[in-house]
Amino acid sequence: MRTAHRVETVRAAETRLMDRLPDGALMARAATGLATAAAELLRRVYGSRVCLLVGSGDNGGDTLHAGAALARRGAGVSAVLLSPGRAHAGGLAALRAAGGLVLEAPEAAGESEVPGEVTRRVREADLVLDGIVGIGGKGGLRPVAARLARTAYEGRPAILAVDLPSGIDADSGEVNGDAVRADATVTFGTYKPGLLIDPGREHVGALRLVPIGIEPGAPDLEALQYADVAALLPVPGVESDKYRRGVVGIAAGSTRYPGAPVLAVTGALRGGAGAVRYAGSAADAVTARHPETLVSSGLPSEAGRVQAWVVGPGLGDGDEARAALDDVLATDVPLLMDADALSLAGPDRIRARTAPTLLTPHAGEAARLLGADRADVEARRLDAVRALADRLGATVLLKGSTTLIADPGGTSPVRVNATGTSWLATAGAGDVLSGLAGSLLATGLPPREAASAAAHLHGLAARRAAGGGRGGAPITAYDVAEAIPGAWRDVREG
Ligand SMILES: NC(=O)C1=CN([C@@H]2O[C@H](COP(=O)(O)OP(=O)(O)OC[C@H]3O[C@@H](n4cnc5c(N)ncnc54)[C@H](O)[C@@H]3O)[C@@H](O)[C@H]2O)[C@@H](O)CC1
Ligand SMILES: Nc1ncnc2c1ncn2[C@@H]1O[C@H](COP(=O)(O)OP(=O)(O)O)[C@@H](O)[C@H]1O
Ligand SMILES: [K+]
Repeated sequence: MRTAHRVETVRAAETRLMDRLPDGALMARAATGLATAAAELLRRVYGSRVCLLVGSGDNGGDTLHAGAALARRGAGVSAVLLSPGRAHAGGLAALRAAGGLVLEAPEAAGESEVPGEVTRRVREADLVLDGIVGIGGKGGLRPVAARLARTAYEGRPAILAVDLPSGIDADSGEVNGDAVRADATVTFGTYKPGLLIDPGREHVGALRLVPIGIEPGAPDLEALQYADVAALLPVPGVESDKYRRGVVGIAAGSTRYPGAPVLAVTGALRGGAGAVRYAGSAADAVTARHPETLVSSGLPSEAGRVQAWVVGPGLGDGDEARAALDDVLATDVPLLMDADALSLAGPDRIRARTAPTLLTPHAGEAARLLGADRADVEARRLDAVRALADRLGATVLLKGSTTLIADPGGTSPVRVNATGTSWLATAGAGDVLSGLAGSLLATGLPPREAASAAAHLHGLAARRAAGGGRGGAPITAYDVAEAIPGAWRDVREG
């Protein structure tokens, strides 16, 4: 499990530890880890050119100490002080003692006064260390810092962010104005939520944790790794039969959207349930693709027993849609609500449910349920997913470039999905996810676990389908569904 903690929690843990350690010990640990990561990025330290962007706080202190260590190993290190009078004194002395060069580009002087020598040092560096702000940062980069970050980004240097890319909000991943775009980030003690959630996450690059000994306790955010997901995935026992494995029902589709239920069924068939029932008007399309589906065209409750229902994909908003929705809302089995079902049901009827309920909105659907703007939801996903879960009294999986899962009540950490690819932003991918998550619900997993395992497999399947590291190729939602068994095997086999 990868865990992240909010700034307040990190600071409290640091204070507890610092009380037991000599002054400067934590910063020394942080700087050592940072210098090691910088050396790996540089490959050859001796003779390399390193430029430090240094703000007024301890983040700048870490950076100056790491710069001093690199200078001692033969790098040519220059530090650009953005608040010259307030730079970390110990770090500055260490850098000077190691032969580093100190330059100034005061924020107060403004963008037009940045000395040419500073711009040249940034542009010509092999590596720029972003020590502008860390967890003490508020808001986006100020103009001088923004300009230097841009110079580095547009030039040749690799950019290594110290603790977090300056300008992103550590607690939420919100980016309010300009922020550093790093090739790599070295974070200290624990992950910060903003490193794992977009839009902040996009700025992070390769992420590495340097332990410094803090014990921050229960996390605010967590990301399941292979082993965590493997422990959740149901495996049929020797005595299993299709009913004991769980049966999932899909109430979806309309004459206008006959394809969505096919995709939901495709995901469901690969999600661990022993059988999939389909209730709705697209029975022919479903059996044409999946003859193994048990189909019916009446109301869901007349289709036979299931251990979980999925309602919504392609349901539309006609009378049949409303009747199907009313019918499944009246059942007491676990229910996954997606797409049209979310807007048709509305907040009050969702809140009124007492059986386990999982909602899978994308940002637009979440915004409608919250009465907010889509852009606000995307800028502050963590707040949005928590607020939705609390207000609707249901587990919420918020889709998008970062997928988050929250239970109501705020007692358990929000989950962030660690897999995926932007190729997944393709029509119908959400339908596959709802079938997959519904199937896992039917096997008996609670909503939070079913949602987490489904999101993980779905993202992994998309990566397998799209192929290749940084590249990849366009995929269809159906490709994602077909890649689920391979993703499942990857997870189970570690
Ligand atoms: N506290 C500790 O025990 C440790 C802290 N460490 C480092 O210390 C950092 C936190 O240090 P600080 O609390 O000094 O805070 P920061 O260094 O993150 O920044 C604080 C300073 O930046 C200014 N500032 C805030 N927002 C700004 C903005 N948008 N543009 C420009 N300046 C801005 C503030 O006025 C303040 O003076 C961590 O991120 C980490 O790098 C590490 O050394 C490990 C141990
Ligand atoms: N930029 C992105 N990067 C990664 N995954 C994404 C991105 N955009 C969307 N996704 C994922 O793709 C899927 C799209 O689902 P959804 O929006 O419901 O589409 P549809 O309604 O067409 O099925 C979700 O799993 C979502 O998390
Ligand atoms: K930083």
